[in-house]
Amino acid sequence: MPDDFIATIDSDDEVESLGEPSRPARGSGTKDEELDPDFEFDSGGFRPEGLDLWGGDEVKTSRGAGPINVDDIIERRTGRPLEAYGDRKRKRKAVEDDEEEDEGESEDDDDEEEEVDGDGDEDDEDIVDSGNESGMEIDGTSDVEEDEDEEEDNDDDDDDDSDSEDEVETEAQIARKDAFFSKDPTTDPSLPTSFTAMNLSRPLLRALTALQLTTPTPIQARAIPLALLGRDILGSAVTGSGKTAAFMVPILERLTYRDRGRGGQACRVLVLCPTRELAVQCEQVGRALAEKGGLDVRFALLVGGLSLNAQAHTLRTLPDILIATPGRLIDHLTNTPSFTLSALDVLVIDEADRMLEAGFTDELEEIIKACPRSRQTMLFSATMTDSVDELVRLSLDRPIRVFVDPKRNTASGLTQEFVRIRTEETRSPSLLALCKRTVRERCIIFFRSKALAHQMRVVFGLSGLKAAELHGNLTQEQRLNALNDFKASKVDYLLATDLASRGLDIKGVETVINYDMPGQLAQYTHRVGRTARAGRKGRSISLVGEADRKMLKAAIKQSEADEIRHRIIPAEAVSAMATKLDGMKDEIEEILKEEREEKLMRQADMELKKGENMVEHEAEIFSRPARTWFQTEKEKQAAKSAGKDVYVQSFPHDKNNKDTKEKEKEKIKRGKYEGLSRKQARRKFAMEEDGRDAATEAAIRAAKKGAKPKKITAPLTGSISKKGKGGSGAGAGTGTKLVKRKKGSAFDDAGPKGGHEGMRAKRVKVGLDKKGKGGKGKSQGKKRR
Ligand SMILES: Nc1ncnc2c1ncn2[C@@H]1O[C@H](COP(=O)(O)OP(=O)(O)OP(=O)(O)O)[C@@H](O)[C@H]1O
Repeated sequence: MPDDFIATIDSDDEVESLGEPSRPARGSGTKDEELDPDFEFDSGGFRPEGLDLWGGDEVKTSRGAGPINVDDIIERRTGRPLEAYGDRKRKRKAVEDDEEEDEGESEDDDDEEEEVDGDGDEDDEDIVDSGNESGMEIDGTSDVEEDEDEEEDNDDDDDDDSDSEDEVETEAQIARKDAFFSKDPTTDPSLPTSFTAMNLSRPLLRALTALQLTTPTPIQARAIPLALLGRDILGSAVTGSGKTAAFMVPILERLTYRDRGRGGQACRVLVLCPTRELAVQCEQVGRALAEKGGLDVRFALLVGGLSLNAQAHTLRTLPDILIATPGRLIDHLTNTPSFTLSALDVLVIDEADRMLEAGFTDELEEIIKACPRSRQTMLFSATMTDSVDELVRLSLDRPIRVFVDPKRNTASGLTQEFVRIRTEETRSPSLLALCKRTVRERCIIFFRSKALAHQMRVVFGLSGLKAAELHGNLTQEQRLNALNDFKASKVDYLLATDLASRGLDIKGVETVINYDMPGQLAQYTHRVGRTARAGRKGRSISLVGEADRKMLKAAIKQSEADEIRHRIIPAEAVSAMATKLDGMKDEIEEILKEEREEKLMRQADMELKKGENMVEHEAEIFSRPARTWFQTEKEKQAAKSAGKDVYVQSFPHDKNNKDTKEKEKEKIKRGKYEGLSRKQARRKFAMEEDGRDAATEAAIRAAKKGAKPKKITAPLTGSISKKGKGGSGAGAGTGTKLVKRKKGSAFDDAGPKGGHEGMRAKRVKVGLDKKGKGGKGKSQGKKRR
């Protein structure tokens, strides 16, 4: 039995920090197949520090040599091309057909296929699939079964670490929530059963039909009417249930009636997403609806990887909808002189629970500060929190919880299978056995780290399995290629970190495998939610080791018993695979070494090219203003490691999981910026570190002020600005969200108390009603209960 060499990658200290690592100095974004084929990623002139030896952003793309493809190295060394399962099948069929015609023997070809596929014993029937009505039972008699009993008996007192999801709310918490949230008026049975019943405009109805979205999903039926009324919403429904359209449709509908006159043009909507891929996907949905409906709505995608200059240029044209990841958005807020969010009417935070986690906290705070208080805010996630403590930072105004079937956490078409991993050494052979024998295509496999995903890619390649990897250590081009190849079935497996766990809507994913269980139930829910989407069927298979027992229990607890299966991979298949893997060890080392060397060479080439560019374009490069960031480098690192810690904590057995004391030690002091407000600190930092003088600062401020669009919000009479910054609209909110009212937005349909549920949203002319003067517009400011 070999060591679990997958687990021996000690150098893997780069546990994937979830979500968007976008910082001004990083490059890239992505798109998928259906997107604009001209979409081009660009480093934006910045490169990260440090050298990544096997997939870092250093190996840049469009201008230099393409990224290194480890499959090429494998093919060169093995002398055998890697082919996707579908291609292999097609070829085999063609050969068989030929042979049938020739009435020849087929043995040779079968042998060939067996050789490519490994053992030649692949046979689905060998897999024992023990559906177990009573729930999860691993190997019939195991501890897990006992745990189940414990749970049923409520005798689980060793579980001091029970998930917060299971915590019983205190009366005080319930009372706080009652005070914070508005009652959901859509719980009555009169929900719209069609988009037409929502009184959407004809172009939008046309668009929905063209995209074959004929009947609203439950979250759409409940959220769209409320969103049209301008209410703040906290939306939650299972993965793949159409949450994107639930916010995109009302946004587009409301934009249809905006003012297009002079001063009416402004960035009115911001959709924040935690990852670039998700932002791109979200933009696609919006664009598709707008295009099919012939709507005159302009989008801007603000993610790392797109040229900063191109984005800045687009921003100057005041696009209606911004779809952004936090890092790149803040970069523009800080460095693009004329860009502000002061005219924002709607803020959507997709995967909002993720965005409220450590790692995004400072960025989110910075963005919220830049948005007017009078905006409408909508938060969506399949695992949405309604913890007031977390939400209070977002300055919501009597939000309505729209939680569809809160008891159901996973899609109804999902079957969840669990494989018991008795010793860690059998984990990778089990995965390989599973993929060689049963799961042959359309499968996403999640790993806890980038290095694991990469090393397994080499293992898969050597085993004749065609895989792509998707994680944050890749260039954007590699990320993009991976997604596209997987979508096009050019590869059978997508080996991913949690970067891909949220939101990605890839059609036809049949299986999700968890190589290891994530430590947070929400992560598990999102991972397995990449399959069984939009009413389709799908299967997840999780490899469960001893350390994953708690998560196993939580996953079972949140699921219906008939969705749970226990899968047994025959021991002989696992041990055959283990022997095989043992034999591959040296080859794996060699391949990784070759890859490292090739990268170093390309790195050297790039440095050379960079030097030449510096000489050639010195004047231009030095004439550009230095970009600034709202945090100091230390603060940035602290935020990054906080985000990472959230993730690493997920893996109790992970050696990267530092204990609290150590983490305390690592806390960064803010030093010379201590005591300053964030704004002051940011300015000081910008001026000190980037050599901006006071005149430049003043020019930027003046430019921003001058470029501010005319206000589209109307102050509510009697509204009190607790923060004392009233007047500008942006700051005129209330510090105490529960009692005081925000100013209304002309974007909202007013109507007494924001209208009634089921009531048609009145059409609003955005921008006509300025400074509360009413005028022709129907808009009378956003009134709230
Ligand atoms: N009304 C509808 N009818 C049929 N299909 C729909 C409808 N609305 C959305 N879909 C489809 O459902 C799929 C999933 O939608 P979407 O990605 O918005 O889900 P989600 O709820 O945001 O998932 P996740 O929680 O994973 O982010 C998409 O392919 C979308 O086209």
